[in-house]
Amino acid sequence: MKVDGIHRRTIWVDADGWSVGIIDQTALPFAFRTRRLTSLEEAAEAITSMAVRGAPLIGVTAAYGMALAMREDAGDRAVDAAHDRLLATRPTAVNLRWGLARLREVLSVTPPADRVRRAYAEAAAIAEEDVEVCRAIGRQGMALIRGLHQRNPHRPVNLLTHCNAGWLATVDWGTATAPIYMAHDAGIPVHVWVDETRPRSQGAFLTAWELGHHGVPHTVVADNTGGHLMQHGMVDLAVVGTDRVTARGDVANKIGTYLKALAAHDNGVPFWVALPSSTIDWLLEDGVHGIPIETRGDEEVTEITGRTADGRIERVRIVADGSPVANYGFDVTPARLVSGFITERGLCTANHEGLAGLFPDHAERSARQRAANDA
Ligand SMILES: CSC[C@@H](O)[C@@H](O)C(=O)COP(=O)(O)O
Repeated sequence: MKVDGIHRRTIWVDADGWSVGIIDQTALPFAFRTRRLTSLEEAAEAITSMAVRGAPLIGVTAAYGMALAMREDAGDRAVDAAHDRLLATRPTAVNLRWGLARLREVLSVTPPADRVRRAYAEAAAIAEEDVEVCRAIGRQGMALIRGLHQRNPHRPVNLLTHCNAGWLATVDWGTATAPIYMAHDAGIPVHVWVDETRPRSQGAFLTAWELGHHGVPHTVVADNTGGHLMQHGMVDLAVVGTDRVTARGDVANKIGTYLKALAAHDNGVPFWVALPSSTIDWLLEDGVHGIPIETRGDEEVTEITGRTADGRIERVRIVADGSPVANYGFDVTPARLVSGFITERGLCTANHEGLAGLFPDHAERSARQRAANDA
């Protein structure tokens, strides 16, 4: 997508041909900064510190992290060590495991002397695929928005989204935002309610920044506003991204998503989840009990970053001194609350039949793997 007229992706190989460029998302929306990753450790740190974040982008960054690791040491043990180091960076987004498994598989059949070249090629392929997959999600999801517009052509389609499942969370386009960008570009009037998404404010900081740069009408709301908006007919469609979808359709996403799904269910508002197939964990059924939920540092809850009137970026405490806090990064929305999935291969119901119908190849492979694991 464009930033100040320049087409940008969230990750790229620099002009030197090997170092990896990223947008430092911890600086947004107050500054647009890029960073250069030159080692396995820097790639791992970028994921942990959330300089890069969002399930698909985490997977791509980890793939490039493997390539950087191969420059340091391309031996068999180094492949496993780099894989394990990167896998430990964040627990919930399954795209991380997916991207790393893909790199490890390719490297295991590549002689050490050729591993650097092969790792960069595979990471680049994953990045390109991500762009195409998100573009396809956009086309599929735009049909939903168009349908809503045709039903009520005299006002904008009101959408609600949580966290940032935008182009910053992928390589380009985003998942939940791709249909929104495409609908907007096609002249369908849309308006997006953007949940601020505390504690890290990905909605207020990132989604609002993205939508603003693309000229998409939007309004930032405090996290607990969605129920009220839905009760009053002010949301036509809730659409979110996800960090992991189980084989039966349970959805892990940023903390607070479950409450939005409950409110949508109670008010008959369609609640759709946009995802690339790399986000499906075919080995897991029960997401509520099976998906590891990341917990993060207290300071994300006790403090917030902002810009002062005279332009200084400051971090201030917003919680009473001494109060204990808890910081769960994600929650799981049971499949029964999800109206459907928007994937690169089409729309489907949020259950095993829906997913396996669109991705029979993946479903069969994982059934075989599960049987082997059980044996
Ligand atoms: C296309 S991104 C989908 C999800 O990864 C997104 O909604 C989300 O929860 C991101 O969490 P984050 O903690 O910012 O990495």
